[in-house]
Amino acid sequence: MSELAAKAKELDASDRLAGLRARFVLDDAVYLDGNSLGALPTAVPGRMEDVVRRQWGSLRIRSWDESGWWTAPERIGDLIAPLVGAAPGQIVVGDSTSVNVFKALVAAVRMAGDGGGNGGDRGDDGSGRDEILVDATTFPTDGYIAASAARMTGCTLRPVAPADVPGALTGRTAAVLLNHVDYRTGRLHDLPGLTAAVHAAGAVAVWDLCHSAGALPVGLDEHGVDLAVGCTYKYLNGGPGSPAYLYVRRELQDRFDSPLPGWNSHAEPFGMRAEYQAAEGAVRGRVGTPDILSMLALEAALEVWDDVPVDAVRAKSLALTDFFLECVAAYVPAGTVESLTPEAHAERGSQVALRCPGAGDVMKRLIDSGVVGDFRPPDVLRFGFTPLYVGFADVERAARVLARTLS
Ligand SMILES: Cc1ncc(COP(=O)(O)O)c(C=O)c1O
Ligand SMILES: Nc1c(O)cccc1C(=O)C[C@H](N)C(=O)O
Repeated sequence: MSELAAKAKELDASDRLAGLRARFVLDDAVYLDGNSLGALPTAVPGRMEDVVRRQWGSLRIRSWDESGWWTAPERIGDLIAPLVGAAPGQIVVGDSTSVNVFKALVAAVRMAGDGGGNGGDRGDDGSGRDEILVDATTFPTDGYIAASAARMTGCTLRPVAPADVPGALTGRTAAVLLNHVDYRTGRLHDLPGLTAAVHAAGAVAVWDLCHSAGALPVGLDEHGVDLAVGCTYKYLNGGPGSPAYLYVRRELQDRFDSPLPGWNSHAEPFGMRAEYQAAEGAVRGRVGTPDILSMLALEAALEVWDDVPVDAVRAKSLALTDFFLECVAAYVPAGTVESLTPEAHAERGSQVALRCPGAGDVMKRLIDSGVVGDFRPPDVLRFGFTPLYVGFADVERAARVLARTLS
C-alpha cells in the first residue's frame, strides 16, 4: 500500500462523519459531483412512495391541510435555517434559484429607494440609488437576471470582481449581488467583510449560497446579510430541480416588496381579493402553488442533517480538499495541471478546480474510470467534495486515477 493510501486509511478510521455515508445511496464510483447534483439520501424513496400513494393517491385535496402541504415552504425553510445560520421564520422554499435571484434583487433595489434605511438615503449627488453591482465572475444565470432586473428598475449594472466591491461602492449603489463560493474556481468570498462594506455604503447585500450551503458555515444572521438565495440540489441533496430558497432578514421583511406577488404570498390567499396585500414574514417570498413532490423529497433529504454540526462538516471538507491537493501534487507530474482553488482555508469552498489542456476529454475518461467530477469550459476539471459521503480513500483514488488518465 502506498504511503498516501495508508494515510487515507488512517484519516477514514478517525473520521467521525464517516458513518453518514450510509444515509445515501451510492455505488463504487468516487462521486465528486455533489456540487452539481447531490447523491440520493436513503430516506427519500420511501417518503416519496408515501407522498405519492397515500398523501396524493388517497387523501388527495385533503393533503393541503392534513399532510401539511400548504405550510411546507416555510416548514422546510426552517429546516434549512440552522444550516445557513438563520433563526426560524426567515427562509421560504420554492421556485428556482434564478427566480429567487430575481425576487431578491428587485426587492433589494426597491428597499434601497424606500427611505427605510440601509440603502434608504439619497445618492452622493442627490439623484438616488440607481446602480447594481454584480459579481463579475458569477454563475451566468445571476448575471443575466441582474441585467434584466437593472433594466426593469432603471438601474445600470456594473460587473465587479468580489474583492473589488468595497472600492467600487458609491452613494449611488442600490444593491450588490455576490456569490459566496465561485462555481468555477471554488474560491470562498469574504461574506462578513463584503456585507459590512455594502452596508457602510448604505446599499443592500444579496448573496447566492448555491455552492456554500451545506458545505460550510454561512452565518446569515450573525453577519447581517440582507437577502440570500440558494439551491438545494447540491450540498443539500434535494434531488434534480429541487426547489430553491429565499432568505429575507427579519427586520427587512416588512419592506420586502416582491416583484412577483402571487396569491401564495397574499395575506389572505383564499380571500381571492382583487387587491394584493402582502403576507407578514417569510411567506412574503412565495409566489404560486409550491412544487410539493420536489419539496417533500427535499424535506426527507434534509433528515441526513439530524445531529450533524456544520462546523464538523467544514473541518472535514477542508481536510478532504487539502488531502486531494496533496495527492495530486504527489501523483500528477508537475506542470500538468494548475489549481485554480486558493490554498488558504479562509478562501476555499468545498471543491477543487484544476485547469488542464483538453479538460473536457480528460473528464470523460475519468468518469469512464469511475471518478465522477465535471468539466466547466474552457479548461476546468471540477471536483466537489461532499463531506457527508466522500471519504479519504475516495480522494486518494481520484487523484491516482487522474494521474493515470493524464499520463
Ligand atoms: C451560483 C449558482 N447560482 C444559480 C444557479 C442556477 O440556479 P437554477 O438553475 O436552479 O435556477 C447555479 C447552478 O445551477 C449556481 O451554481
Ligand atoms: N442545475 C444544473 C442542471 O440542471 C444540470 C446540470 C448542472 C446543473 C448545475 O447545478 C450546475 C452548477 N450550478 C454549476 O456550478 O455549474
